[in-house]
Amino acid sequence: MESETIGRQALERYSRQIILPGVGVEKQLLLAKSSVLVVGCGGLGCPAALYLAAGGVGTIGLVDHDTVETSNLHRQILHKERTVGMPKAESASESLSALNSSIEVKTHNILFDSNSALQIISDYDIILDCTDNAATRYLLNDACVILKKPLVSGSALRFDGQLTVYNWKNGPCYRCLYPSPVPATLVTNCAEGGVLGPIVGTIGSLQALEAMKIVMGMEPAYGDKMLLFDGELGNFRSIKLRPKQLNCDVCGENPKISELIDYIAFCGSGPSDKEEKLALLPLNKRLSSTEYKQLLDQSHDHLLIDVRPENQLSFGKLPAKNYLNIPFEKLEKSFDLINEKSKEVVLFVCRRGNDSQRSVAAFEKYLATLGKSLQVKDIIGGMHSWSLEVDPSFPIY
Ligand SMILES: Nc1ncnc2c1ncn2[C@@H]1O[C@H](COP(=O)(O)OP(=O)(O)OP(=O)(O)O)[C@@H](O)[C@H]1O
Ligand SMILES: [Zn+2]
Repeated sequence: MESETIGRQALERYSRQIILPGVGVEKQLLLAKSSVLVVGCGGLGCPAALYLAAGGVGTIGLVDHDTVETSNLHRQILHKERTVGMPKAESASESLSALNSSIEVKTHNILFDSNSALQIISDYDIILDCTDNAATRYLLNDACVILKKPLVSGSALRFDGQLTVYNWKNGPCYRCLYPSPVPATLVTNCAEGGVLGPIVGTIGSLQALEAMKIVMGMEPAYGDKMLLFDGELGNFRSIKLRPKQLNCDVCGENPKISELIDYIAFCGSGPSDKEEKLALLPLNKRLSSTEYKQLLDQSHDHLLIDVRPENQLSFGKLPAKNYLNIPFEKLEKSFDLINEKSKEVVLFVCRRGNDSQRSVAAFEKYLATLGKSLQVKDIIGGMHSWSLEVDPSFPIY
């Protein structure tokens, strides 16, 4: 009898999916025997792993090298206030086991890199890319091509999301579509651009759906298509992907890549570079946040220009007497105004110290066209280092 193979408790537990036409006990058993690896326990990985666990995927692997932060909680729904500071893979594992104690959850609390990738992936049937950086995306792609595993890839930013299943049957891989990486400076991540929880929730859930269909012997919907989800307009569009490229470096006819390479060098940035740190200005054009605090304490006369977007001012402003907020995008148009209001010393600050350096360089160019010279500097590390080094009551964001 079918019920003997799965057990009464499991029959009850999964009854609502077992009664679906085309599922039945047989497919539930396939789920129980399957193993799915979720790389990245963040915005996408949390909802994806949650549905895989709830649906009875027998073995779920969780990879993440990071720890839970308070700013993760609005979207990374496996983590809790109590687990802030805990490794994400462990925090996620705790939640999954509390939801479904009958499955096995394996945690890989490590950086997924060229040394560890093949060994980890080889234990799993299907891989979910729930990461947020180019180096890991190329690494995962190449490892999945080498080991012939389907890669369910998701991404999300602001109000938008994307989803594709790479390396499915004879379909394209990630490299077929993107042979070379976009320069790191042109890539925006959630920490810079922001994202809403339900956006990653939608894409992560669809990643779980594609994985479960593959396990159950059904065709994934996005093996030869890419889903483009616009959460602001509520549109789901899909585009047909160009086929596998015969000249692809990894899955083509004469692949150049047959073993994993140095993906950080290939992409020009790594998984831990949350934000690129510019070193545009020499140190004599820069002030540390503690040096700036001293200027404030001495009531030094200067003009401070905060180039963050206006909606970030609610996180706190520096208490300068002469203060202007001019968002970086509007800076060039405001040079005349800054010149009018300028003091002998003009200082720029931003969130983390990149746009402030670009501002100094641009404003100095403008001053040169006027034949004018002022002392123009920026604050190293911006509001972030002010929070860390001077005033811990400022939120770090
Ligand atoms: N090579 C890697 N090895 C292990 N974990 C990785 C790797 N690359 C990315 N990740 C993990 O993937 C997850 C991506 O999720 P997400 O972007 O939502 O989180 P985040 O980095 O915490 O976000 P934020 O940008 O808001 O700080 C992160 O938890 C990150 O640590
Ligand atoms: Zn390819």
